[in-house]
Amino acid sequence: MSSPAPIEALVEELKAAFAAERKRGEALDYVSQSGESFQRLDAAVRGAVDRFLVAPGGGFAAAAPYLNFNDTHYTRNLVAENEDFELMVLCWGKGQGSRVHNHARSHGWVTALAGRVEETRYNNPRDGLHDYSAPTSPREGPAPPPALPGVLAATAPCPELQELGKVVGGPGALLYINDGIGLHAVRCADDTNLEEGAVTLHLYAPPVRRVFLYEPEEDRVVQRVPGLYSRGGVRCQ
Ligand SMILES: N[C@@H](CS(=O)O)C(=O)O
Repeated sequence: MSSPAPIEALVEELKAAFAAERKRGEALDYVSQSGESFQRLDAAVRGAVDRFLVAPGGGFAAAAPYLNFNDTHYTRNLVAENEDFELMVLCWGKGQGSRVHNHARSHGWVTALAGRVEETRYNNPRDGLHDYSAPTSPREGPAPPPALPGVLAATAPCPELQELGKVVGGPGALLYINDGIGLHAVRCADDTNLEEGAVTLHLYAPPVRRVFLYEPEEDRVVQRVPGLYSRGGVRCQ
């Protein structure tokens, strides 16, 4: 019997790691999961990603079906999902980046597959506010939302954000974030060494269904359902 493709092997390893924690009765999100359970899961994720990166045909080579660059924005390309996690490949053109955002109750692991990306972290004004309808301040009120797919609502003002730090990384550097750690924005690094820009692999657990996008320049915060550019290698309509 032939062995599974590296990306399939990665998905199977992840499924097993999450199933093992579920079997122990653990809630699999950063808010409810015990510290011990998270440490086991984090080690399992890091091990599985490391094996994927060095496997013959793994890493960037395995991302070929999910490589979609767009002229105006970065793209989100779903590899696999279930109720515990979603795994996706993001393609960042030069100069492209995400807005400052949160990750709801999810754990977020990010590693570069090719090129280099820059991550900037900020404080989370909603730290501890897991209720999406809870205001961050008495001044908060509805604001006109932007006309973009998936937008649910917007509020103003945009809370003041403090930059906590910046890192730049290439293949092999694995980042982890959750809403307790802070918000972040990611962009293709100016010194990237991939002609097209950069390609990253993201694991969110559980899948992120709703995010806050912080827009200081518009003085608003937008709530949005994250969209997909492709799913299983097939372009979404
Ligand atoms: N969380 C972002 C990518 S990044 O900026 O980490 C997304 O999934 O679109």
